[in-house]
Amino acid sequence: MSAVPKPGYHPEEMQSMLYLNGVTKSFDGFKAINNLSLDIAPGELRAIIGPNGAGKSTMMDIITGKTRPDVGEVRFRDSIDLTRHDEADIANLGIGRKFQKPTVIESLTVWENLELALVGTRSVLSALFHKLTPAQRERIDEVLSLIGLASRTSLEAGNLSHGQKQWLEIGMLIIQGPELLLVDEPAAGMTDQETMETAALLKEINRDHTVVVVEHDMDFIKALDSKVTVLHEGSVLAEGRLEVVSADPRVIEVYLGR
Ligand SMILES: Nc1ncnc2c1ncn2[C@@H]1O[C@H](COP(=O)(O)OP(=O)(O)OP(=O)(O)O)[C@@H](O)[C@H]1O
Repeated sequence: MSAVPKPGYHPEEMQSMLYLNGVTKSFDGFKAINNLSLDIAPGELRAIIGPNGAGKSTMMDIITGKTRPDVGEVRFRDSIDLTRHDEADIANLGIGRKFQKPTVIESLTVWENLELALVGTRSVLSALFHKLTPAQRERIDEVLSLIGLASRTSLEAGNLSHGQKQWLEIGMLIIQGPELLLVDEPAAGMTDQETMETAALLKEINRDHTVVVVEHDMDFIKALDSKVTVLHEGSVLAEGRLEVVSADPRVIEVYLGR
């Protein structure tokens, strides 16, 4: 298939939601990403694991335009060359990134945080005085129910548990309608129960979004029940079902056996 969309192009013909080919990024001569190739299909849920320093965050930074690769292709929806776009453009193109630390506004309620994310303005005041349409209210209600916070709408976000803050932030990304959601270590600091609920939430979100999640927690990865990519020294060391990669002696040596 041609990389350039043809007239009458249909999304169901899309081959890759995200495609990295031969990507390298050095910092002071050290290759944090080394000839990395990755292909995420539309609708896929992919887990990325790997030891500290494997290049997971740098890879996410490259996809979202925070870091420019030295060489290599980074494509979204087959034809969009992400290396030619900045961070704001890439967010607008439909790639949402959830950072490890929640950045919800603690003094606003759960509802107000979602409202702010939906209306998408940088001014909190103008967002909060914006009159929502019935469709927008319905959308907020849908997301509240998805993230399990429907009974917490009027609670200030600062009073939520750590896990609930993470879910609210995921909701704030989802409400903006990204096609691809990148999630960085969502289970860090969560209780076992919250970790399992987060895996279930991402699986639910995956029903209509492509999701790439970086995580160290192996119970969480197991619960995702998805294809796993193991990164090591900036490249793919192994890829496949968790049962297969976790039996790979190279993966055991660099990661699981530690
Ligand atoms: N801006 C930078 N300047 C110099 N070195 C960097 C920079 N960013 C990352 N590195 C180095 O690149 C390597 C990969 O780092 P990266 O943070 O991408 O790994 P990671 O897999 O996300 O690790 P972790 O699991 O600890 O978050 C590390 O050795 C890191 O020190």
